[in-house]
Amino acid sequence: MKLPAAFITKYQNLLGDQAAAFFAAFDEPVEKGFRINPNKPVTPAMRAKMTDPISYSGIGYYGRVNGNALEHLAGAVYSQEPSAMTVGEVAKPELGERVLDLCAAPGGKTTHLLSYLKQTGLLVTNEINPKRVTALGDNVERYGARNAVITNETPDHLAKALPGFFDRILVDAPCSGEGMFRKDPDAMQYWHADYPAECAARQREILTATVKMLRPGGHLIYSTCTFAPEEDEQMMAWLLATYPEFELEPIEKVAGMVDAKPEWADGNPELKKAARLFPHLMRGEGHFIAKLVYRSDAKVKNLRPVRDELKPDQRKLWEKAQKQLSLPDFDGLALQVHGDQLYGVPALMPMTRKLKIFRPGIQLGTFKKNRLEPSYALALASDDLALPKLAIDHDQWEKYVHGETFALTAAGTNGFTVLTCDALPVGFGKVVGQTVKNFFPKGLRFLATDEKTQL
Ligand SMILES: C[S@@+](CC[C@H](N)C(=O)[O-])C[C@H]1O[C@@H](n2cnc3c(N)ncnc32)[C@H](O)[C@@H]1O
Repeated sequence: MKLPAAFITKYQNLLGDQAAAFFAAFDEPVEKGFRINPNKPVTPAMRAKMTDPISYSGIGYYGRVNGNALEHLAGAVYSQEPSAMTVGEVAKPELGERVLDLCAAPGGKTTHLLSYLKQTGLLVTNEINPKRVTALGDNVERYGARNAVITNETPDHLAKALPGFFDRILVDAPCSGEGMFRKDPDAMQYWHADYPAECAARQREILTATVKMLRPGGHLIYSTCTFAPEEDEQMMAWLLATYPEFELEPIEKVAGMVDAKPEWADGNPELKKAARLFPHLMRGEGHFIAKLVYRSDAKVKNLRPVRDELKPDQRKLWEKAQKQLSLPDFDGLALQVHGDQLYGVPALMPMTRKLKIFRPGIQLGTFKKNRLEPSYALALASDDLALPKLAIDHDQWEKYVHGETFALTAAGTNGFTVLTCDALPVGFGKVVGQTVKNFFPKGLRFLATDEKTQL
C-alpha cells in the first residue's frame, strides 16, 4: 500500500525500530470480525461460524458475516472489525444505566452497548450527520432495542438539554482515521500532515460538551481509530489538564494491546492506563481507547422524565392491540404519538424541547382507522415477549422478505403474528386461514436467494 510520505516520516520518527513492522502491516489482509447479539437465539449457521473466538470479548469472533443474511437482518449478528470491539468491552455498561453514545453511526458500538444493557436503563444514541443517522436507526431496530432514543444533534445542543444526566458516555470520536487505511484506502485521500491537528480541534469541542453531560462519578470512554498522538494521548493529556476532576482508569492489555505512550504527549505516566491497538501487534485494524471516571462533586438538577401522552381513543386502540397481541404493560416506556405512529419512549428519558429526535423510542405501531397495526420494530423486539409467534422455514422467509404472500400447510390462528425463522423474529404477518399476508416493510424488501443470503 502506498502510504503518504509525511505519514511515513511521522511514524518512522515516533515508532523507531517498530516502524518497519507497522508499515508492513498495511500490506497484510484486513482482519474481519463479528459479534453475536446475546439477547437473540444462536442459529445453526451462526454456530458454524463461531469457530475463532476473540479472547477479550465473550460475544466476538474473527470471521466474516453477510449483511443480507437472515441473522444480520434479524439483529442476531453485527459485523465489526476486532479492534473496534474492544471499545464496547471497555465501555461495558451496567444494567439500568443511563448511557450516551455521542458519535454513534452506523451503530457498531451502539449495538455492542445494547447487548450489555439488555433492555434496561436508557441508551441515547446520537449522530450529528442526518444522512448517517438512518443507518443507525436501522441497526438499533434490528437489535430489537426498547431502551434507545436516537437523536440527530450537535454535542452542544445535547449538553444544553441533558446536563449532568448520564452515568456513562462513549465518545467514539470523528478522527483522521489512520486505522482505516488498510480497510478503506480511500480514507488516505483526506489525510495530510495537519489533518490530525484539525481533527483534534473538533475533538476538544466535542469533549467540552461531553463533560457537561456526565454525572459526578460517571464514566467517560474516549476512542479513535487513528494512531495520531494529537488525537489520542495528547487529547487525554489536554482533558486531564483542563478538567482535573477526571482520572484515568487502567485498561487491561490483552491480545497484543499495549500501554498508551506518555512520551507522545506531556509525559504524564497516568496516560499509560489508556490502550493502543496496533495492527502489527494484534489482529485488528488499530484503535486508541481511554476510560476515565469523573470525580466531580458538582450538584446536578433532576430532569423531569417523559410521561404518557395518549388521547382516550388512542389509549383504547392501544389496549385492544395489547389484548390481541398479549403485549405487556411496558412499565419502562411512556406512550407517545407522533403523527400516526405510536412510540414507547424509555421512561428514563427526560422531557426535552428543541432537540432533533430521529426516533423517540421503539415504534410500537401505526394508528389506522379503528385499529393499531403493530410495527416491524415491535416484532424485532419481541424475543422476550409472549406475542403470538409462527415459525417459518427459509423458503418462506425468502418469500416474506420479497414482499410475497405465502401459504401454510395447515390453517393457523387468524390475526397478526410474529414470524420467526430459526427462532429469530423477522417481522409481522397476518394469518388468514392458510395464508400469511405480508407486513414486511416495503422499503426493506429484496429478492433473496440462497447464495445471496448465506451467512
Ligand atoms: C468514528 S465514527 C463513529 C462510528 C460508530 N461509533 C460505530 O461504532 O459505528 C464518528 C462519527 O462522528 C460523527 N461526527 C462528525 N462530526 C461530529 C461532531 N462535531 N460531533 C459529534 N459527532 C460528529 C461522524 O458523522 C461519525 O458518524
